[in-house]
Amino acid sequence: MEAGAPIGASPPSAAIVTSGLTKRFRGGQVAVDALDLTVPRGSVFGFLGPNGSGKTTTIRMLLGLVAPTEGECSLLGLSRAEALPRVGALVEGPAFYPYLSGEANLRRFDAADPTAPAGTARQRIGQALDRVGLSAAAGKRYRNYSLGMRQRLAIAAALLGPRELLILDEPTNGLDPQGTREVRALVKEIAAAGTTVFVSSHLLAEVEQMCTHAAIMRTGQLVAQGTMASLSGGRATRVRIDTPDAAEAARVLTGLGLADVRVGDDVSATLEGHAPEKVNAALVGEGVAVRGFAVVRPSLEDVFVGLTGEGFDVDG
Ligand SMILES: Nc1ncnc2c1ncn2[C@@H]1O[C@H](COP(=O)(O)OP(=O)(O)OP(=O)(O)O)[C@@H](O)[C@H]1O
Repeated sequence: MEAGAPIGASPPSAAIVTSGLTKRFRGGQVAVDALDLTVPRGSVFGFLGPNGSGKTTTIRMLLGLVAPTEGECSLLGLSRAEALPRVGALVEGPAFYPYLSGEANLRRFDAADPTAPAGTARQRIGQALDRVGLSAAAGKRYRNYSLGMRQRLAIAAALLGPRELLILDEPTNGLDPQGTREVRALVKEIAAAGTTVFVSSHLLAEVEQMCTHAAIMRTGQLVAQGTMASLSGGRATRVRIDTPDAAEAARVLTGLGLADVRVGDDVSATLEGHAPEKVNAALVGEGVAVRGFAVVRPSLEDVFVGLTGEGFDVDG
């Protein structure tokens, strides 16, 4: 696990690099504090932090919507002017007209973009609707869309034109469970088709489900970043056994060489590289009645709590 990316390094494979990126608001509040972030191309990168930890401010700096107080950021290794046409973004949902159809709303959006050639508008809009799965509902009025459809249309607006990078600020915020599922599935599809996705969230579980990489923010500072595996790699995978024969189970686990054997409501230990199926077979072979057997991988929440000594204010 790395606490920060090397400053100044800008590998060609990075979709986003920030170096010392800082925003101090008038009044002195530091919303983002010397952020060094490296987002690899091809990743679904979860930008995770409790409310108020500086995620939106960072995204606004990336997009040039607010100027950094100090530091730098680059998108796709290009100048901002070159990069922005290749970057789709959803920050504060776009305002759609309720009485217009999804397609007509996208037409208005597309027409407002001076870099989008008018001759190919129909094709662009069709493709964007197709990518978010709204082709069949293209003619339906926006006000009759479900919450999930509304958010998918907002993502379609960010996908007008070929995008190498998609930046989404809390795209599931305010959605119902069905809409949340739709948006999470869509993010995965977009990434599978080759677009790097940078997605902010205050929900640990969401980032765990959706992302290949994550950065964890706390009060404007980067706590950790890396692949999901590297983030949780510092903490061991445990087995958890539900059994009435706790003492015997603990003895077998210790005999196998598992470490940190604990007996409580259940019996648990760190796997230390043992295959779980072999551990289970050994327990059963020794006559332990195994009612339940679980392999517990460390969650991002464990990582966050381990690093900061704090929990999240909101959990998914
Ligand atoms: N324009 C501003 N002026 C002063 N302070 C601001 C401004 N915008 C944000 N802040 C403060 O900066 C801090 C970081 O806010 P930011 O919106 O970036 O966090 P966030 O992680 O995106 O949280 P949320 O999910 O609640 O938007 C907060 O304490 C916020 O109050």
